[in-house]
Amino acid sequence: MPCSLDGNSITALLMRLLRLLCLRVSVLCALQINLSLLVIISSFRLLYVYISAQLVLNRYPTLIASQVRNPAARKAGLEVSLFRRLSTAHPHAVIDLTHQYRMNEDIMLLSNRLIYGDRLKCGTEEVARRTLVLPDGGKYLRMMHTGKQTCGKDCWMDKLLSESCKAVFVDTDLLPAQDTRVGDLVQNPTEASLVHQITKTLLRSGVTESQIGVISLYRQQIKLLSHLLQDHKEIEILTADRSQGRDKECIIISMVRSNDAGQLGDLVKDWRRMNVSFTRARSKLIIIGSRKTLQSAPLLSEFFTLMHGKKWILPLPPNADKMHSHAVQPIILQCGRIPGKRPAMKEENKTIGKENDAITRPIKKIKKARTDVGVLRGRPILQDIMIGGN
Ligand SMILES: Nc1ncnc2c1ncn2[C@@H]1O[C@H](COP(=O)(O)OP(=O)(O)OP(=O)(O)O)[C@@H](O)[C@H]1O
Repeated sequence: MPCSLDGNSITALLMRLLRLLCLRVSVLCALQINLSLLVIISSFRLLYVYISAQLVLNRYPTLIASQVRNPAARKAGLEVSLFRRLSTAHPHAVIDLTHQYRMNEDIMLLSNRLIYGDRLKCGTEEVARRTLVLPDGGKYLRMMHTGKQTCGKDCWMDKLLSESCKAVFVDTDLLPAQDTRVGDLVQNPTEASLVHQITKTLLRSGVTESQIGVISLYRQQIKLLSHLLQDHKEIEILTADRSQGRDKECIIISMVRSNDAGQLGDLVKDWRRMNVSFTRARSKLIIIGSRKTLQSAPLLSEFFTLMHGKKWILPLPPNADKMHSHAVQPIILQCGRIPGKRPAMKEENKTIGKENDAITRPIKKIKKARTDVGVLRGRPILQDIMIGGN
């Protein structure tokens, strides 16, 4: 992300000298423990911290600010960081670092247009072209659709997981996907189920758990998602605040808010949180939500104009959540294994199968003959014949 610091070269030189001095004195200290030296070191370090603090105060004016919970402190203006105040008062002393090495150019475009005024650039061509390639080459997707007529020719899951789809809004407006309440908390079970199905399909296509991150602004939705994905401990399921500083190859965001009254709440309107959520993915960003409900927020209305212009909105058909529900069922291997990382045996597989496996078949229970009773008792050869015959 662009970050800013004072470019004054004299001060920078002074800092460098101080740092060197601190290092020298630290080495001396390691050799010869001396109380007076320690005092000198502490003084230098304090001076260094003091000068640094004046130069690099808050590198992230466009990310989530520290929360000031005390209402009086908030009212007194403590929520506005010192950096924000200084950079507003002295714009000439601020330099933007514009190169980023995380997002491909499609994902970067979102925050670039919405927040950074097109100043961001991809650090390298490789970063710009980054894409999520399914390790099995789409084999699982093809197999998943064999004999299934429900999706039709243009299956939404195929489109979503294609390499060219790098930033996408998955629109649930045609589905019964309303948000619901648990006490004061908001959740969206249909969105959670869609996230579950997409995640499973990614995993069965060979994407690893550690490459996937799921974000929601709502704690109750995080709880729901954590329950559905409980067998995949390496998938990080995070609030926007917790996702700050993290990145993943593929990020799935569940926006949750979907209702006829157009109620949004404050979280969705918080552009810093939205910016953080939109900038966590390296190769693929999937945002799931209700366009009708969300587009009333000013930042998101711009977002939808951009996504629409780019043809990056994927409207789900009315029964989309039922089309791939089999993707979340356990399956077992009968024929060849699909290439890609083989996940560890998980709770859901204990009964019958393994991830990445092909065709479901009933499990035949093997009955073990009792060889320790009746005429078989004490006749090992007869016992062997009986066991072999099972
Ligand atoms: N010079 C570089 N070359 C290659 N990759 C880089 C370089 N600098 C940073 N990255 C990668 O870019 C990503 C973002 O870097 P970093 O975490 O430093 O950014 P940030 O500004 O702290 O981001 P944020 O605060 O938004 O999480 C990381 O995945 C990091 O590995």
